[in-house]
Amino acid sequence: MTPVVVLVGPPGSGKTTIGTLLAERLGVAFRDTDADVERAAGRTVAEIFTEDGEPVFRDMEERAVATALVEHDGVLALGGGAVLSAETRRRLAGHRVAFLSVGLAEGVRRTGLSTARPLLAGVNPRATFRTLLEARLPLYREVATVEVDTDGREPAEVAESVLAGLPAR
Ligand SMILES: Nc1ncnc2c1ncn2[C@@H]1O[C@H](COP(=O)(O)OP(=O)(O)OP(=O)(O)O)[C@@H](O)[C@H]1O
Ligand SMILES: O=C(O)C1=C[C@@H](O)[C@@H](O)[C@H](O)C1
Ligand SMILES: [Mg+2]
Repeated sequence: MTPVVVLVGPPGSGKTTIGTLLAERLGVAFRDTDADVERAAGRTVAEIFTEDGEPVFRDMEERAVATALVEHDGVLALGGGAVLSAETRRRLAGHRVAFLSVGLAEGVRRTGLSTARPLLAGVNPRATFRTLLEARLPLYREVATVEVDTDGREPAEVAESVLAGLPAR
């Protein structure tokens, strides 16, 4: 089994929103590795970050991604930081991977001050988001087979572009 498409991108790029739409459009299931980690741990992502720290979360995430890549044949969204793992990037080779990109202003606006995103919950979410984008852009691009800009575009439009960027099945 292999996912129809794997979605990567920073927080607020629309992985959950676009992934849900795409799955509906294609008549397949949607799966999100953040939800997989939460189910396996019986805790929210924010609780894991607070109680055990980011490295523990990244280990759990790496395992969740590896499992989902072999188990899931629908649309798969990865956590925003999943590409930080070199092992995960290696595993993504050969998969159809769409990078949903978002600019700094729009990304910060979309994620707001939600405490559900522990990495952005600090005092200066804009600076944190900028650093995060700079560090991760090359990693998203390394794994992506298609890149779709989501800035100022409706979710339905973005979903169409992802579909158009996939090779025929
Ligand atoms: N193309 C878009 N245009 C406008 N708003 C959008 C778009 N895509 C997503 N949003 C909004 O941005 C917010 C974040 O979207 P979403 O939760 O899908 O992002 P995500 O990539 O899954 O984030 P995370 O990495 O935190 O899980 C939501 O409120 C959603 O409605
Ligand atoms: O961008 C990130 O590093 C994260 C994104 C979310 O999807 C969660 O996986 C978690 O909040 C970390
Ligand atoms: Mg999401």
